[in-house]
Amino acid sequence: MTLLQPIVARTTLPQRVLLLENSRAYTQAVAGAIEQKLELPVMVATTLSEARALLDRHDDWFLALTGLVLADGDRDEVVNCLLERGLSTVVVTGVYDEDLRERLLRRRVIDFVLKSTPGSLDYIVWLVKRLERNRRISALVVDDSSSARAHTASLLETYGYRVVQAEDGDAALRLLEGDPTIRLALVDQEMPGMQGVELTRRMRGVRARDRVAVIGVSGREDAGLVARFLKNGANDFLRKPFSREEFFCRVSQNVDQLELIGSLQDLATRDFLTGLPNRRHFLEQAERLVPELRAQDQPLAMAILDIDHFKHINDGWGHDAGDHALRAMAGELSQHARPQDHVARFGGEEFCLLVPGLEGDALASYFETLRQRIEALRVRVPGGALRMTVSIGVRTATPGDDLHRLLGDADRRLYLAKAGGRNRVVMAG
Ligand SMILES: Nc1nc2c(ncn2[C@@H]2O[C@H](COP(=O)(O)OP(=O)(O)OP(=O)(O)O)[C@@H](O)[C@H]2O)c(=O)[nH]1
Repeated sequence: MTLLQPIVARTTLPQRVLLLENSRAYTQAVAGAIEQKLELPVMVATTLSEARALLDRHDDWFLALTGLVLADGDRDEVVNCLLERGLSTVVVTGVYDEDLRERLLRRRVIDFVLKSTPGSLDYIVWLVKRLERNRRISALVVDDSSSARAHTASLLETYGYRVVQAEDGDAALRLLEGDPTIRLALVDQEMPGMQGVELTRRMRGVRARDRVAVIGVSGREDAGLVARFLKNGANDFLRKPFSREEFFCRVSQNVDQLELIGSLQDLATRDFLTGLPNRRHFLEQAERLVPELRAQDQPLAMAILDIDHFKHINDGWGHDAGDHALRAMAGELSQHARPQDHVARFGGEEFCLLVPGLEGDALASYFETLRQRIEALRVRVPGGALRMTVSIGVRTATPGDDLHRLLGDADRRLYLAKAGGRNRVVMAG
């Protein structure tokens, strides 16, 4: 089924956050904010021995947030305990000490956050969210120097990104073409053959600015270079040498922006209740796809599906249960649809399906199976399990058909299915 690719998709990566801190008021504020805003499970320890016991008991840790003042361990013991277990660690402390901060950052502590800074709680929530999401993002590092590549890759890995590396422009383009999870690229300018600016320009032919953030990198004192990178499609520029913190801020800002654009695109193209593409998006896609598929001489079917007596479901079970039913219907449709099919919520209790490549008995069986799946569905709602049926009108495309005609005829057949007693598929008439 074709859906817009979400920037982040939840997978079964470890989710548990350890909060190691002796102040109860502070732990409550931080744990509450992370659990509410990010829906991540937080476990609190107020001493190092409690923390050790928790770490031994569970093996699905994603991150540790730790203070430095604990009753049973000094600063180094606390940090060592977490880093030795390979835990991604953020220090959150009231202790302002620049030497300590630099020493900890050199030891792969992800960040050093001062509790007393205004907005520090918001920053922590943002940081945890960023680190959680980074794990689903691939970053491409392009540099002909293997040591420079390894350095950038290790910085990115510290912040949770998956990293892929390329030693020249051609390899980078091949990787970008083959891997849709690449959302970030760090491109060095000084490379033999294709230089960074040229590579950036060619990368834009593969993936647009709102899909991959390209950051140009160079140590050259060339006043025009930044502008050349930006004019050729880079989102940003980093001058070498950069500090680890500057690197993280730049990279995060660019990935944040990409996600923001993704959310706005989602708002415009997805149905809020079910997450399916909305009517407008479906029609835009179909306007393009119908002539394309017809030109390839592929069989094509347009179907409109409408839940039967949906008003009774709302009246009998309540509007929230009706919403559950709509989501369940969307889930069933999504599972039934093949990768090449296009599903949308058309509005209310009406859905739409564009199915290429099937005809005759195979097509009839496709829709009949779908009808049966919906009929067999039990939607668990407060007070029991509700059931529903669906009527489906299908129109197969013939030469000369346009989208308007396909939709009009599918809708007319849907009406025939309703008039004929509902819970049926009508493919003719
Ligand atoms: N819960 C819920 N109900 C909705 C939503 N959108 C539309 N509806 C309801 O869907 C119902 C559609 O009712 P009708 O168009 O009369 O059709 P029906 O009851 O499904 O009957 P037939 O289509 O003739 O089988 C109305 O009661 C709407 O209020 C929604 O997002 N959530």
